[in-house]
Amino acid sequence: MTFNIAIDGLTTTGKTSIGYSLAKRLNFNFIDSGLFYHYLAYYNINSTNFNQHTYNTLINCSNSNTFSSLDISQKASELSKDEEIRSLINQEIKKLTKEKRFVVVGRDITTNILPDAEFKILLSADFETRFGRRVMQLVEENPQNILYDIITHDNDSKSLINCLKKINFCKRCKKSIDNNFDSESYKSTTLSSITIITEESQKSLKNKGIFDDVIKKYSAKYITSQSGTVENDNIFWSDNEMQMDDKYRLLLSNYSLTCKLEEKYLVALSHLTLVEKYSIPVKETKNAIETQLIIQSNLKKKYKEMITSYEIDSREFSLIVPITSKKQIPISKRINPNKNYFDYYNIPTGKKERDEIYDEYAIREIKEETGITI
Ligand SMILES: Nc1ncnc2c1ncn2[C@@H]1O[C@H](COP(=O)(O)OP(=O)(O)OP(=O)(O)O)[C@@H](O)[C@H]1O
Ligand SMILES: Nc1ccn([C@@H]2O[C@H](COP(=O)(O)O)[C@@H](O)[C@H]2O)c(=O)n1
Repeated sequence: MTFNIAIDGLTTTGKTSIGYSLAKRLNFNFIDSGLFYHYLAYYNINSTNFNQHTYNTLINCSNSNTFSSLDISQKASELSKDEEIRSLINQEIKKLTKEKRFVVVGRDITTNILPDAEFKILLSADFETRFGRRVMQLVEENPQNILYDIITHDNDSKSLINCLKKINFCKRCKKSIDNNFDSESYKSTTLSSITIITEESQKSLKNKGIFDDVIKKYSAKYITSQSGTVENDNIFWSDNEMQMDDKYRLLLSNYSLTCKLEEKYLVALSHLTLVEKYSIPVKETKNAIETQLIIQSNLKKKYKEMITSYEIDSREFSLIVPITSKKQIPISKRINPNKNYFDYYNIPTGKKERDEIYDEYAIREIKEETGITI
């Protein structure tokens, strides 16, 4: 049975994030219509041949990292003004969504592309929130260019804004959902969308049953999300899952990632000062970046400590058997109560310092552990 959910809203209101996670949870297909424009822009900018295979994989895809830089975004906006391209993409979306269940997001979806969608959501968020999100998302880009990009996109969406102003909004969209900064995360907005969709859909006999299993599955999670569970994206590992060398490599790569992120956030922070000149409120964005800076700096410190301790632990360890001219083997007693084998006797043992040659190492250990100078 066809059942489409159309999600509309200005740029950076969270259409893609919310739409994608909604589709995953409902087991619907997903289309980010903007991705088609980004994709065409990518091939246009890079002057490469159109790749039908990649084009086909845009369905059910939300990860547009390759196509998400600002120059691609600007080009996408330019291409979207070409009526022929728009018409081709819109026809494609209409055709695809005739058969299965889809969540489709993008400009004009609720009004022009899928006016008959069974369920419509309009997402909203204020300008500063949207600007802040984009700065965080494209942290290496200059916020002044981001500002320009958002204004261009909002300009593209004038017809949507006018259309929504003119008509009775509730007739067009079942609910308007505020996806502002103060909402916990887009995940909780997704879950509240599900609740609204399931409640509304159950009222209509036509759709009854479609969401039954979704309600069962997600109602418990919704409550968890509301009470403030935060998911952490940090990578952790356990000793038994990984060889020591892999662990060391991962530590080094995590450390260098945190250094790079810290640098990016610092640059973004200094760029924001320029944007403030336009009287754009950037306090929230600055706070968010400052929080990220603290997180990255703590992570950097943690990784550094772990690397140092790994390097100390993984130093070469040897037993040394010194034999005196009288054919005696000196032994020592372990006197540190906090170490293993306290009160036992042993021959000199220990870890080689990284810059020591073997002779120096043996001489040092024998001196430290038996008092004999060689
Ligand atoms: N409630 C939220 N809280 C924090 N960040 C959010 C929230 N919703 C979305 N975001 C973040 O905002 C950024 C933009 O979101 P997204 O790409 O989903 O918006 P969009 O409406 O699809 O934008 P566009 O129309 O330009 O494609 C992403 O980095 C996303 O993770
Ligand atoms: N249905 C759509 C979706 C997007 N556009 C325009 O394409 C550009 C890129 O889209 P994003 O919102 O994903 O960045 C942008 O200018 C959109 O307005 C469109 O015309 N129709």
